[in-house]
Formats: sequence, structure tokens, C-alpha cells
Amino acid sequence: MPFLSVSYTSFRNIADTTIDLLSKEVYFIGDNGQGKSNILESLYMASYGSSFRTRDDSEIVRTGNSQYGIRAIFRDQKERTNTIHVSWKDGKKRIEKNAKQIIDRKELVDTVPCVLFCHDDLDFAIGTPERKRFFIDQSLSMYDSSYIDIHRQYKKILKSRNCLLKDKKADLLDVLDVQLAQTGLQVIQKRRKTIANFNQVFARLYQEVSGISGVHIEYSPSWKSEDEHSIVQQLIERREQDLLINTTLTGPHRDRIRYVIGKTPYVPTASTGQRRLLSLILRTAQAQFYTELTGRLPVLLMDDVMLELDPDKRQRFTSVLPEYDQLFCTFLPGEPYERYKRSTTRVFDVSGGEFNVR
Ligand SMILES: Nc1ncnc2c1ncn2[C@@H]1O[C@H](COP(=O)(O)OP(=O)(O)OP(=O)(O)O)[C@@H](O)[C@H]1O
Repeated sequence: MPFLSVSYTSFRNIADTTIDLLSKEVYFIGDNGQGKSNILESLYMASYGSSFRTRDDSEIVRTGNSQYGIRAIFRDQKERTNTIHVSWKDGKKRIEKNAKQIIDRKELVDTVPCVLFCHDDLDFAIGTPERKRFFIDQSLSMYDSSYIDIHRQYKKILKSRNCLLKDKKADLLDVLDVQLAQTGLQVIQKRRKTIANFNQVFARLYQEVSGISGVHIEYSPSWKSEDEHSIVQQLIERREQDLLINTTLTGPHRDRIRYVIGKTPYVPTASTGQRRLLSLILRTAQAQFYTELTGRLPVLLMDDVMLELDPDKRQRFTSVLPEYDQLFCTFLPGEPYERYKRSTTRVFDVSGGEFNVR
């Protein structure tokens, strides 16, 4: 059972208190704007060191205050009790695990693995190519920490190449083109493999819940070859165009991800609920593969994501939920959360940032 409790100091609208989380499932019931998402945000921050809603910590600190703190206590695989403390003071964030400062958030990746289902996930189905790539990159980073380094390296080389393009230093591009091709190829190969893995379960799960068969994820890398020499050639051939607009026009930062039935794009004709379901099934697959590849169960954080599904699809979606170590779920008061409740579920009423066990 990962999270045992969480304590707050000046964190958004949540009262300065400790909340006991010692249950397999924890539900938060409350009207809009009461603090349900804020608590999920705090648990996500304890897992990964950053918010899924903002990069600006000054938004997180309670209005009128100058610092915030979250202290989460969790039990690890060896049944040891650990503490994560995330704080922000004088414009600086500090993350500590068992009182030892964490310098690179990469160190936290498999501390308390969380899979978040939230409203903005819809972007992974219908958003910009960048948001769709983000989902695959995030999944890879959860399963394979070497990908974090490869991806960082790619972005660094790309940035240097773009600087050279801007400064019109074409004579220095040869070395960077080779490095970009080599690192970019590793990114493509890992993305391709992950998407192939996702496709093994994606179509089946999507059909099980929506009744629509054959929907799958299509990956189109920007580089059409996976041969280093051909890619370097391609970069040289496009160099003039790149120099003209001061940026690298091809590479994994331009890869495309689409949802198709056969060869036909699925999203343009899909309904709101069917689109929402795409993002829910993506998250389900993310959690499922995490368990398959690491042998560990994740914590699921589900923030109001079933609202757009009709009751029948909701029921079917809950039946394909991935296995979890702990589940946190938010509901509006009118929702039939009782239907999904188990004997192990703890239910909190949330009002004005206060949490009371029902
Ligand atoms: N920095 C802050 N300081 C004080 N209050 C804040 C801060 N940031 C957000 N809030 C308050 O937190 C509340 C929003 O809480 P939250 O996003 O958790 O809503 P929710 O209960 O999940 O509702 P919904 O169902 O609408 O998402 C709002 O009342 C907002 O004013």
C-alpha cells in the first residue's frame, strides 16, 4: 500500500492538516472547486516532484502565502516506511526523500509509480502532435529510465543544431548531423516498440468498452528511413531549408501519432465520449505495461475522467481498469460512486479544502 498519509502547509486551498490515506481505494466526493484535484496533484507531486497542472510553483502556494510544503509517507516494496517532502520557499523548490535532497527528478521515477487519468489527457487523443508524443515519451520514461537520458541527449543535440542554424555556421553541422541521426534513431526505435506493445492491448480494450473494433495507434516517424547513413544524407539535403528558417525541420521532434481504423483516421468522426475513451484506454495500457515490464503495480490517480462516458461505458470501463496498488478517484456528489465502492474503499467528503471521512 504506497501512500499512508499526506500533510500540507499552505498548499492551494487544502487546510494545513494530515490526511490518513491507509486504504486500497480512496474516493473524494465534492462539488466543483472544493479541492479534490488539488489532493491528486499533491500525490502526483510527491511521486514525480512536479505538478501535472503547472510549472509555476507560485500558483500552487496558497494565495497570500510565500511557501508551501507537502509531506507524503509511503510504504515501499520492502515494507519500509519512507517520506517524501516537497517544499517551495523564496522561489526555490526542494525535494527530499527520507531527508536526503533529490537533485535530478529522474531519481524519483520509480519511487511511487503513479498513473494519472485527468481531463487534459484528451490531448493525447485529439491534441497537438507534441502532446501525443509526450504521452509515449512519458510511458517510456516510466518503463525504461535509459530513455530519459536518450531523450534528453536528443533534445540537447537538437538545440545545439538549431543554434548553429541560427548563427549560419553551416560548416559545423556535419558532426551534429551524425549525432542527431544516431540519438534520434534510438528515440524512434524505442517509440516504435512501445507503440507496437500498446497496440497489442489497445484495440482489444477499446473494443471491449466501446464496441468499436479495429482502432489502433499508427506511428509515422518524420525520418522515413531507419538507416543512419540515409538519415544523415537526408539532413544534408534539407540543410538549406533548415538554414532558411533557422530550425531543424525533420527528426523525432516532428514524429506523428494517429488513431486509425484500417488506414482511415478515427478521431475526426469519433464522438466526445469515444474520444475520451481513447485517452482512458491509453492510460489503462500505460498502467498495464508498467506492471508487465517492471512487475510492480502502480498507484492510479483518476480525476473526474468518467463524466463524459454514458453509464454503460462507465461500467464497462471500470471492468477493464488495470490492477493497482492503490486507487484515488474523485467524484461529484451526484455521481453513482457507491456502485464502484468496495469494502476496502475509504470515502472523503471534500468541502472548502477540508477532508472528512464519510
Ligand atoms: N494557490 C491557491 N491558493 C488558494 N486556493 C487555491 C489555489 N489554487 C487553487 N485554489 C482553489 O482550489 C479550488 C480548486 O480546487 P480543485 O481544482 O481541487 O477543484 P475540484 O474539487 O477538483 O473541483 P472540479 O470538480 O471543479 O475539478 C478553487 O476553489 C481554487 O480557488
